[in-house]
Amino acid sequence: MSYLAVQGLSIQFGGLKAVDDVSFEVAQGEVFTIIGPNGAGKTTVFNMISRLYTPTAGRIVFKDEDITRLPVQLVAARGIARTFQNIELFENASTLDNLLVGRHRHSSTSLVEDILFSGRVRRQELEHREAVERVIELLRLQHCRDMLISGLPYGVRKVIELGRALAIGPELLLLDEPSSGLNVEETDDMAHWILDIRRRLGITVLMVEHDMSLVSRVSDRVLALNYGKIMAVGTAQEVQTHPDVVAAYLGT
Ligand SMILES: Nc1ncnc2c1ncn2[C@@H]1O[C@H](COP(=O)(O)OP(=O)(O)OP(=O)(O)O)[C@@H](O)[C@H]1O
Repeated sequence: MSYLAVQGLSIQFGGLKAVDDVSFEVAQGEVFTIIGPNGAGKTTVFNMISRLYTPTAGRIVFKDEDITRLPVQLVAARGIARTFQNIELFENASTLDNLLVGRHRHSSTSLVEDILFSGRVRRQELEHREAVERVIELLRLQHCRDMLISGLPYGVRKVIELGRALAIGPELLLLDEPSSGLNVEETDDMAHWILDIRRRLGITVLMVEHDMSLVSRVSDRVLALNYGKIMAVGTAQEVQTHPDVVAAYLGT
């Protein structure tokens, strides 16, 4: 049984085949990275796995369940969380509140239950708080726990965005360009967090990334896309030196 299997995945926007017959498998515990030039279809693959887009053809199977058409609100309940290329945090709320929002979105109690069974709700609230405090400790965010996002540097916000995805307790984490907008030192820290998350929490990571130093440092395997099609799959070294990949990046 494969952990995550993407089979013949395709999506078309008007006349454009943004992703064209893409198949790959990700093993449990692996850091698997998708690279490729701008417009290659990387984020679109993510958007299909996280169910923001429905494929035109193909299947996505996660732990033996076909999730190709799973309603988007059930994705987190299956243990899949994602971050976005552009940070999507609430600017005028604290770090703590942003992480709690990540949890509440996936809360299992309804409004009626909230009113009728306040004990259960209180227990769940406690669980949310404990989970969020664990993430704050793991990512060493204590210094900005109660600070508003709007006053925090970009590099810290990127780590909080990662924390918000972790707060829901995922087993598969989709990271869309975790290093975008970060300087060399912050990118180095991000590599550390990704490896730490995998090592300490056993989370499987599927990542889209441009920075090849980060890709080489954290990835077990790399897949290169171009014009929606797979060019190469292998180690970072193998893929980076593949003639089709070299040609695509040089624009030849
Ligand atoms: N909702 C959409 N409607 C129309 N076209 C889209 C849509 N989403 C993506 N595309 C197109 O699909 C192609 C692939 O886009 P995608 O964002 O997946 O590329 P990418 O590899 O992630 O690029 P980048 O590295 O620049 O983020 C592009 O040509 C893009 O314009």
